[in-house]
Amino acid sequence: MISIEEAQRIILGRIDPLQAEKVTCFQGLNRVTTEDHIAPWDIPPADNSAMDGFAFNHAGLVDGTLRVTGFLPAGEVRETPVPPGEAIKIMTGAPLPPGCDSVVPIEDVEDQGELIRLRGPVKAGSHVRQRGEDISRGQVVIRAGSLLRPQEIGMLSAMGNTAVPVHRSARVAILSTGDELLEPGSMPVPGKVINSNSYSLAAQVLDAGGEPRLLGIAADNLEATCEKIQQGLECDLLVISGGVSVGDRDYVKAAIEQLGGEVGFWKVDMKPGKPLAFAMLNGTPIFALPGNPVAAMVSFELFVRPCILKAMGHRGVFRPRVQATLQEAIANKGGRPHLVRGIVSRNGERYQVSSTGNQSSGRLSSLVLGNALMKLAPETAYPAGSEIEVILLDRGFEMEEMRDAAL
Ligand SMILES: Nc1nc2c(c(=O)[nH]1)N[C@H]1C(S)=C(S)[C@@H](COP(=O)(O)OP(=O)(O)OC[C@H]3O[C@@H](n4cnc5c(N)ncnc54)[C@H](O)[C@@H]3O)O[C@H]1N2
Ligand code: MOO
Repeated sequence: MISIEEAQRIILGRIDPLQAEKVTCFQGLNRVTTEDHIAPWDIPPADNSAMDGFAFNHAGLVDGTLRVTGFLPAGEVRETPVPPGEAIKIMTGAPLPPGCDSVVPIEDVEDQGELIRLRGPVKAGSHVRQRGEDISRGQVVIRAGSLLRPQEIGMLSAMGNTAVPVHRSARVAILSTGDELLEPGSMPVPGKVINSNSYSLAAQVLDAGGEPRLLGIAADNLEATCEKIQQGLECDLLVISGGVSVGDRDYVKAAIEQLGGEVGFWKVDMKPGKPLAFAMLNGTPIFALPGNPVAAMVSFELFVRPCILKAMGHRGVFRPRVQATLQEAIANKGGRPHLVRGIVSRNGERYQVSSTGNQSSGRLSSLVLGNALMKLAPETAYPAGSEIEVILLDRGFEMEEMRDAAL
């Protein structure tokens, strides 16, 4: 059986970044750009006023008074020079006219109609934003491989772009298997189980930035499983849940092999999620995840999510890990590394973690309660107070809550 890290290495080695597509800048949010973006012009394009005030020539100041001879709003340009000793009223963002090098804000002058007096000393160059001080023409402002956040979208727009090349988003087919499954909306029936995996996995795909395509449920027989798998090959990745163990009706591995797929491995040294097959079929990576709802989600987290991120051009593909202080004694009596669902919170500058209780891999509530995975080494006891490494599944617990009782 191979380790989690070895399985991740093998799988990621089979994933290539998807080709580029052009999307509107706005739709580029949270995607990775495939090109360097070079500034086509200086921003700002000219020296301009940072304040609503008066623009003047500093060297021409005599006794702190200036004669106001014009008005310049943002959006207009004045070409005629302003002579020394004179000022023009200027609005924030308007380009400085020739002859001016400094601005004094409105509130820092005594207004005497046509004549104004500075209330105090003003340094040469005050309140002027220099041409190109944000970015200068020819500069590489956003590098290929960068994640586009709202600030990058704003910068691309400021550089005149309406569209941006990004890695195409990964289309991920999702297939559940099992005669026991009913779709949500059905009432519970003896012997049947509601298909939750298709939806938890589809949500995990969306959360990773991919596009899920639901293939529904394959009945427990070879033909139905083969047929659904073939439909899934139209996508970039195929994720299957259930039917991957050693049961009499577990057909997933056999179906992949019948279709000519090459099964890379079939078991990973971990709990939950030991029965997990990774295969390549006609160039499409297939993940056959175990059916137990927690095992399916945890294996997606560890193996599928990093692949979606790599395919979409991300370099950071793994969740952050932090050290946390264990709040209770906990032991892994088994022989496989155990990924225990944990609840992480902040205690001042430190993280603390406790388990979500019963860790049965059918108990989806163990993930609903938690926000982290702690990886416990086989046959190891951890006393309360131990420092332990945890994988953070979300950082919502670090958000500041509203404290005002009226809100
Ligand atoms: N003799 C052995 N039996 C089992 C082993 C083993 O090594 N030897 N491994 C166990 C482990 S661990 C797991 S996990 C499961 C995985 O089995 P399968 O992948 O074949 O999954 P199923 O048998 O189809 O289902 C397991 C369980 O999960 C429920 N399930 C399945 N699909 C869904 C779905 N879409 N939504 C909600 N719940 C689902 C299913 O009803 C079963 O209860 O095998 C163990 N057995
Ligand atoms: O994958 Mo199974 O759910 O390890 O227990």
